[in-house]
Amino acid sequence: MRLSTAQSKAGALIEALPWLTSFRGATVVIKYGGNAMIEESLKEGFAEDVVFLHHVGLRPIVVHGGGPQISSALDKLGIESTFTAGLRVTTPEAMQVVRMVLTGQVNRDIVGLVNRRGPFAVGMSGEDAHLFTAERKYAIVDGEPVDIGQVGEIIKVDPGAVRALIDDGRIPIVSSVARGDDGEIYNVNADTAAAALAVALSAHKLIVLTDVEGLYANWPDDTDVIDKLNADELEAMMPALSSGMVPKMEACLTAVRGGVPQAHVLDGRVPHSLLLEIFTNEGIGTMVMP
Ligand SMILES: Nc1ncnc2c1ncn2[C@@H]1O[C@H](COP(=O)(O)OP(=O)(O)O)[C@@H](O)[C@H]1O
Ligand SMILES: CC(=O)N[C@@H](CCC(=O)OP(=O)(O)O)C(=O)O
Repeated sequence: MRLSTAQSKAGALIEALPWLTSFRGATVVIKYGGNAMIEESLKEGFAEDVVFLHHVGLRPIVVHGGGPQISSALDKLGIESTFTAGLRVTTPEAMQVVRMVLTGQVNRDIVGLVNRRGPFAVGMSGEDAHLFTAERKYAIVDGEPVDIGQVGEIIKVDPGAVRALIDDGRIPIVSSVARGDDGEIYNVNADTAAAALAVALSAHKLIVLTDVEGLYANWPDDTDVIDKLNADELEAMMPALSSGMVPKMEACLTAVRGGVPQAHVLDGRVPHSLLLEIFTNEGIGTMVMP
Protein backbone atom coordinates (compact mmCIF):
# COMPACT_ATOMS: atom_id res chain seq x y z
CA MET A 1 0.00 0.00 0.00
CA ARG A 2 2.72 2.45 0.99
CA LEU A 3 4.70 1.57 -2.13
CA SER A 4 1.77 2.29 -4.44
CA THR A 5 1.22 5.68 -2.77
CA ALA A 6 4.89 6.45 -3.22
CA GLN A 7 4.75 5.33 -6.85
CA SER A 8 1.84 7.61 -7.64
CA LYS A 9 3.91 10.48 -6.25
CA ALA A 10 6.77 9.48 -8.54
CA GLY A 11 4.26 9.41 -11.41
CA ALA A 12 3.22 13.00 -10.68
CA LEU A 13 6.84 14.13 -10.60
CA ILE A 14 7.65 12.37 -13.87
CA GLU A 15 4.59 13.86 -15.56
CA ALA A 16 6.10 17.25 -14.70
CA LEU A 17 9.43 16.46 -16.38
CA PRO A 18 8.70 17.73 -19.92
CA TRP A 19 7.12 20.87 -18.49
CA LEU A 20 10.05 21.45 -16.15
CA THR A 21 12.35 21.16 -19.17
CA SER A 22 10.37 23.46 -21.44
CA PHE A 23 9.69 26.15 -18.82
CA ARG A 24 13.19 26.31 -17.36
CA GLY A 25 14.18 29.98 -17.27
CA ALA A 26 10.71 31.08 -18.44
CA THR A 27 9.32 34.38 -17.23
CA VAL A 28 5.78 33.94 -15.93
CA VAL A 29 3.60 36.85 -14.87
CA ILE A 30 0.94 35.78 -12.38
CA LYS A 31 -2.07 37.97 -11.65
CA TYR A 32 -3.34 37.22 -8.17
CA GLY A 33 -6.89 38.51 -7.81
CA GLY A 34 -8.46 39.74 -4.61
CA ASN A 35 -11.20 37.14 -4.84
CA ALA A 36 -8.61 34.34 -4.98
CA MET A 37 -6.96 35.50 -1.74
CA ILE A 38 -9.88 35.19 0.63
CA GLU A 39 -8.93 32.02 2.48
CA GLU A 40 -5.77 31.65 4.59
CA SER A 41 -4.87 28.11 3.44
CA LEU A 42 -5.25 29.11 -0.22
CA LYS A 43 -2.94 32.07 0.31
CA GLU A 44 -0.33 29.78 1.88
CA GLY A 45 -0.71 27.37 -1.07
CA PHE A 46 -0.28 30.24 -3.52
CA ALA A 47 2.94 31.35 -1.83
CA GLU A 48 4.22 27.76 -1.86
CA ASP A 49 3.50 27.46 -5.58
CA VAL A 50 5.31 30.70 -6.40
CA VAL A 51 8.37 29.65 -4.39
CA PHE A 52 8.22 26.21 -6.04
CA LEU A 53 8.28 27.84 -9.49
CA HIS A 54 11.28 29.88 -8.41
CA HIS A 55 13.16 26.81 -7.16
CA VAL A 56 12.59 24.82 -10.35
CA GLY A 57 14.09 27.59 -12.46
CA LEU A 58 11.13 29.68 -13.64
CA ARG A 59 11.09 33.43 -13.12
CA PRO A 60 7.74 34.28 -11.51
CA ILE A 61 6.47 37.84 -11.06
CA VAL A 62 3.26 38.49 -9.14
CA VAL A 63 0.96 41.40 -9.99
CA HIS A 64 -1.86 41.56 -7.48
CA GLY A 65 -5.28 43.10 -7.14
CA GLY A 66 -7.35 43.49 -4.02
CA GLY A 67 -10.76 44.63 -5.20
CA PRO A 68 -12.75 43.08 -2.31
CA GLN A 69 -10.20 44.39 0.22
CA ILE A 70 -10.51 47.93 -1.23
CA SER A 71 -14.30 47.70 -1.15
CA SER A 72 -14.33 46.67 2.48
CA ALA A 73 -11.93 49.49 3.47
CA LEU A 74 -14.05 52.06 1.59
CA ASP A 75 -17.13 50.67 3.25
CA LYS A 76 -15.62 51.00 6.74
CA LEU A 77 -14.72 54.61 5.96
CA GLY A 78 -18.22 55.28 4.66
CA ILE A 79 -16.97 56.09 1.14
CA GLU A 80 -19.38 54.96 -1.55
CA SER A 81 -17.97 52.97 -4.46
CA THR A 82 -19.41 51.77 -7.75
CA PHE A 83 -18.11 49.93 -10.82
CA THR A 84 -18.58 50.86 -14.48
CA ALA A 85 -17.62 48.29 -17.14
CA GLY A 86 -15.74 46.29 -14.49
CA LEU A 87 -13.70 49.32 -13.30
CA ARG A 88 -14.00 51.10 -9.96
CA VAL A 89 -15.16 54.70 -10.24
CA THR A 90 -12.30 56.28 -8.29
CA THR A 91 -12.66 59.69 -6.64
CA PRO A 92 -9.51 61.39 -5.26
CA GLU A 93 -10.66 60.36 -1.77
CA ALA A 94 -11.12 56.73 -2.86
CA MET A 95 -7.73 56.79 -4.61
CA GLN A 96 -5.98 57.34 -1.27
CA VAL A 97 -7.72 54.24 0.09
CA VAL A 98 -6.92 52.21 -3.05
CA ARG A 99 -3.23 53.05 -2.71
CA MET A 100 -3.19 52.38 1.02
CA VAL A 101 -4.90 48.99 0.67
CA LEU A 102 -3.08 47.73 -2.44
CA THR A 103 0.46 48.90 -1.73
CA GLY A 104 0.30 49.20 2.05
CA GLN A 105 -1.71 46.13 2.97
CA VAL A 106 -2.30 43.50 0.27
CA ASN A 107 1.22 43.86 -1.17
CA ARG A 108 2.82 43.49 2.28
CA ASP A 109 0.67 40.44 3.05
CA ILE A 110 1.80 38.60 -0.11
CA VAL A 111 5.44 39.60 0.39
CA GLY A 112 5.23 38.26 3.95
CA LEU A 113 3.69 34.95 2.86
CA VAL A 114 6.37 34.32 0.25
CA ASN A 115 9.23 35.39 2.49
CA ARG A 116 8.26 32.85 5.13
CA ARG A 117 9.70 30.40 2.63
CA GLY A 118 12.95 32.24 1.89
CA PRO A 119 14.34 35.70 1.14
CA PHE A 120 12.72 35.99 -2.29
CA ALA A 121 9.88 38.48 -2.44
CA VAL A 122 10.43 42.19 -2.92
CA GLY A 123 7.30 44.32 -2.90
CA MET A 124 6.86 47.26 -5.17
CA SER A 125 4.17 49.58 -6.38
CA GLY A 126 3.62 50.25 -10.07
CA GLU A 127 4.59 53.81 -9.14
CA ASP A 128 8.16 52.73 -8.29
CA ALA A 129 11.01 53.41 -10.73
CA HIS A 130 8.48 54.47 -13.42
CA LEU A 131 7.28 50.86 -13.68
CA PHE A 132 3.77 51.88 -14.82
CA THR A 133 3.02 55.28 -16.31
CA ALA A 134 -0.68 55.87 -16.88
CA GLU A 135 -3.07 58.48 -18.13
CA ARG A 136 -6.72 58.98 -17.34
CA LYS A 137 -8.96 56.30 -18.78
CA TYR A 138 -12.59 56.69 -19.75
CA ALA A 139 -14.91 53.71 -19.64
CA ILE A 140 -16.88 53.01 -22.78
CA VAL A 141 -20.58 52.47 -22.09
CA ASP A 142 -22.89 51.97 -25.09
CA GLY A 143 -20.15 53.36 -27.29
CA GLU A 144 -19.84 56.59 -25.26
CA PRO A 145 -16.87 57.58 -23.06
CA VAL A 146 -17.81 57.87 -19.35
CA ASP A 147 -15.69 59.65 -16.71
CA ILE A 148 -14.70 57.16 -14.00
CA GLY A 149 -12.30 59.38 -12.06
CA GLN A 150 -8.71 58.52 -11.28
CA VAL A 151 -8.64 55.26 -13.21
CA GLY A 152 -5.53 54.82 -15.29
CA GLU A 153 -4.70 53.36 -18.64
CA ILE A 154 -1.07 52.27 -18.84
CA ILE A 155 0.75 54.11 -21.62
CA LYS A 156 4.33 53.14 -20.75
CA VAL A 157 6.05 50.33 -18.84
CA ASP A 158 9.63 50.55 -17.65
CA PRO A 159 10.41 47.01 -16.49
CA GLY A 160 14.05 47.78 -15.55
CA ALA A 161 13.59 47.47 -11.79
CA VAL A 162 11.59 44.25 -12.18
CA ARG A 163 14.27 42.77 -14.46
CA ALA A 164 17.00 43.68 -11.97
CA LEU A 165 15.11 41.90 -9.21
CA ILE A 166 14.54 38.75 -11.27
CA ASP A 167 18.19 38.72 -12.33
CA ASP A 168 19.06 38.87 -8.64
CA GLY A 169 16.95 35.75 -8.00
CA ARG A 170 14.06 37.66 -6.36
CA ILE A 171 10.32 37.44 -6.88
CA PRO A 172 8.83 40.90 -7.54
CA ILE A 173 5.37 41.44 -6.04
CA VAL A 174 3.73 44.39 -7.77
CA SER A 175 0.65 46.43 -6.86
CA SER A 176 -1.39 47.88 -9.71
CA VAL A 177 -1.09 51.56 -8.78
CA ALA A 178 0.48 53.76 -11.49
CA ARG A 179 1.96 57.22 -11.70
CA GLY A 180 1.04 59.76 -14.34
CA ASP A 181 3.41 62.13 -16.12
CA ASP A 182 0.88 64.72 -14.90
CA GLY A 183 1.86 64.07 -11.25
CA GLU A 184 -1.35 62.15 -10.50
CA ILE A 185 -1.59 58.63 -9.18
CA TYR A 186 -3.93 56.23 -10.91
CA ASN A 187 -5.93 53.16 -10.00
CA VAL A 188 -5.26 50.51 -12.64
CA ASN A 189 -7.20 47.28 -12.88
CA ALA A 190 -4.75 44.55 -11.85
CA ASP A 191 -5.53 42.29 -14.83
CA THR A 192 -4.65 45.17 -17.16
CA ALA A 193 -1.45 45.90 -15.22
CA ALA A 194 -0.37 42.26 -15.30
CA ALA A 195 -0.88 42.06 -19.08
CA ALA A 196 1.10 45.25 -19.67
CA LEU A 197 3.99 43.91 -17.60
CA ALA A 198 3.88 40.50 -19.31
CA VAL A 199 4.17 42.20 -22.71
CA ALA A 200 6.99 44.52 -21.57
CA LEU A 201 8.95 41.57 -20.18
CA SER A 202 8.26 39.37 -23.25
CA ALA A 203 6.96 36.80 -20.76
CA HIS A 204 6.33 33.19 -21.75
CA LYS A 205 3.01 33.08 -19.95
CA LEU A 206 0.44 35.28 -18.28
CA ILE A 207 -1.60 33.44 -15.64
CA VAL A 208 -4.66 35.13 -14.16
CA LEU A 209 -6.03 33.60 -10.96
CA THR A 210 -9.65 34.34 -10.20
CA ASP A 211 -12.74 32.96 -8.47
CA VAL A 212 -14.35 31.02 -11.33
CA GLU A 213 -13.15 27.93 -13.20
CA GLY A 214 -12.28 29.92 -16.30
CA LEU A 215 -14.19 31.66 -19.06
CA TYR A 216 -17.74 30.33 -19.31
CA ALA A 217 -19.20 30.08 -22.80
CA ASN A 218 -22.72 31.09 -21.73
CA TRP A 219 -22.37 33.04 -18.47
CA PRO A 220 -24.33 33.24 -16.11
CA ASP A 221 -24.67 29.56 -16.94
CA ASP A 222 -21.61 27.92 -15.40
CA THR A 223 -21.63 24.46 -16.96
CA ASP A 224 -19.47 25.07 -20.02
CA VAL A 225 -15.90 26.26 -19.35
CA ILE A 226 -13.96 27.07 -22.52
CA ASP A 227 -10.64 25.26 -22.23
CA LYS A 228 -8.89 26.84 -25.21
CA LEU A 229 -9.54 29.68 -27.67
CA ASN A 230 -7.55 31.95 -29.95
CA ALA A 231 -7.37 35.74 -29.98
CA ASP A 232 -9.88 36.19 -32.80
CA GLU A 233 -12.41 33.89 -31.13
CA LEU A 234 -11.97 35.78 -27.87
CA GLU A 235 -12.36 39.14 -29.58
CA ALA A 236 -15.65 38.00 -31.05
CA MET A 237 -16.86 37.09 -27.54
CA MET A 238 -15.81 40.38 -25.91
CA PRO A 239 -19.05 42.36 -26.42
CA ALA A 240 -21.00 39.61 -24.60
CA LEU A 241 -18.78 39.61 -21.49
CA SER A 242 -19.79 41.31 -18.27
CA SER A 243 -18.36 42.70 -15.02
CA GLY A 244 -14.90 41.56 -13.93
CA MET A 245 -14.47 39.29 -16.96
CA VAL A 246 -14.21 42.32 -19.26
CA PRO A 247 -10.81 43.63 -18.04
CA LYS A 248 -9.64 40.05 -17.46
CA MET A 249 -10.24 38.83 -21.01
CA GLU A 250 -9.07 42.16 -22.46
CA ALA A 251 -5.84 41.54 -20.55
CA CYS A 252 -5.44 38.07 -22.07
CA LEU A 253 -6.07 39.52 -25.52
CA THR A 254 -3.54 42.32 -25.00
CA ALA A 255 -0.97 39.80 -23.77
CA VAL A 256 -1.22 37.34 -26.66
CA ARG A 257 -1.46 40.12 -29.25
CA GLY A 258 1.61 41.69 -27.61
CA GLY A 259 3.72 38.59 -28.13
CA VAL A 260 3.04 36.50 -25.00
CA PRO A 261 2.53 32.96 -26.34
CA GLN A 262 -0.11 31.88 -23.79
CA ALA A 263 -2.51 33.57 -21.38
CA HIS A 264 -4.49 31.51 -18.87
CA VAL A 265 -7.44 32.19 -16.59
CA LEU A 266 -7.46 29.77 -13.64
CA ASP A 267 -9.56 29.10 -10.58
CA GLY A 268 -7.61 30.45 -7.61
CA ARG A 269 -10.00 28.64 -5.26
CA VAL A 270 -8.48 25.32 -6.31
CA PRO A 271 -5.48 24.53 -4.06
CA HIS A 272 -2.20 24.66 -6.03
CA SER A 273 -3.93 25.65 -9.26
CA LEU A 274 -0.68 27.21 -10.50
CA LEU A 275 1.18 23.90 -10.30
CA LEU A 276 -1.72 22.04 -11.89
CA GLU A 277 -1.71 24.43 -14.83
CA ILE A 278 2.03 24.50 -15.43
CA PHE A 279 3.11 20.95 -14.61
CA THR A 280 0.29 18.61 -15.61
CA ASN A 281 -0.60 17.34 -19.07
CA GLU A 282 -4.26 18.34 -18.80
CA GLY A 283 -3.76 21.90 -17.56
CA ILE A 284 -6.82 23.63 -16.07
CA GLY A 285 -8.91 26.73 -16.73
CA THR A 286 -9.07 28.65 -20.01
CA MET A 287 -6.06 29.12 -22.29
CA VAL A 288 -5.86 31.95 -24.83
CA MET A 289 -3.41 31.68 -27.72
CA PRO A 290 -2.48 34.22 -30.43
N1 LIG B 1 -18.21 34.65 -19.21
C1 LIG B 1 -17.84 34.66 -17.92
N2 LIG B 1 -17.15 33.60 -17.44
C2 LIG B 1 -16.74 33.60 -16.16
N3 LIG B 1 -17.03 34.59 -15.26
C3 LIG B 1 -17.73 35.66 -15.67
C4 LIG B 1 -18.16 35.75 -17.02
N4 LIG B 1 -18.79 36.93 -17.15
C5 LIG B 1 -18.76 37.54 -15.97
N5 LIG B 1 -18.11 36.81 -15.04
C6 LIG B 1 -17.88 37.24 -13.65
O1 LIG B 1 -16.53 37.73 -13.53
C7 LIG B 1 -16.04 37.42 -12.23
C8 LIG B 1 -14.51 37.49 -12.18
O2 LIG B 1 -14.06 38.82 -12.17
P1 LIG B 1 -13.61 39.57 -10.80
O3 LIG B 1 -14.70 39.42 -9.79
O4 LIG B 1 -13.18 40.93 -11.18
O5 LIG B 1 -12.39 38.67 -10.32
P2 LIG B 1 -10.95 39.01 -9.66
O6 LIG B 1 -11.16 39.64 -8.34
O7 LIG B 1 -10.32 37.68 -9.58
O8 LIG B 1 -10.22 39.93 -10.62
C9 LIG B 1 -16.62 36.05 -11.97
O9 LIG B 1 -16.69 35.77 -10.60
C10 LIG B 1 -18.00 36.14 -12.60
O10 LIG B 1 -18.93 36.58 -11.65
C1 LIG C 1 -9.75 50.49 -11.83
C2 LIG C 1 -10.04 49.32 -10.93
O1 LIG C 1 -11.12 48.76 -10.99
N1 LIG C 1 -9.07 48.94 -10.09
C3 LIG C 1 -9.19 47.85 -9.17
C4 LIG C 1 -7.80 47.54 -8.66
C5 LIG C 1 -7.73 46.27 -7.87
C6 LIG C 1 -8.07 45.03 -8.69
O2 LIG C 1 -8.03 44.99 -9.90
O3 LIG C 1 -8.37 43.95 -7.90
P1 LIG C 1 -8.93 42.51 -8.36
O4 LIG C 1 -7.91 41.94 -9.26
O5 LIG C 1 -9.02 41.80 -7.07
O6 LIG C 1 -10.26 42.71 -9.03
C7 LIG C 1 -10.13 48.22 -8.00
O7 LIG C 1 -10.16 49.36 -7.57
O8 LIG C 1 -10.80 47.29 -7.49
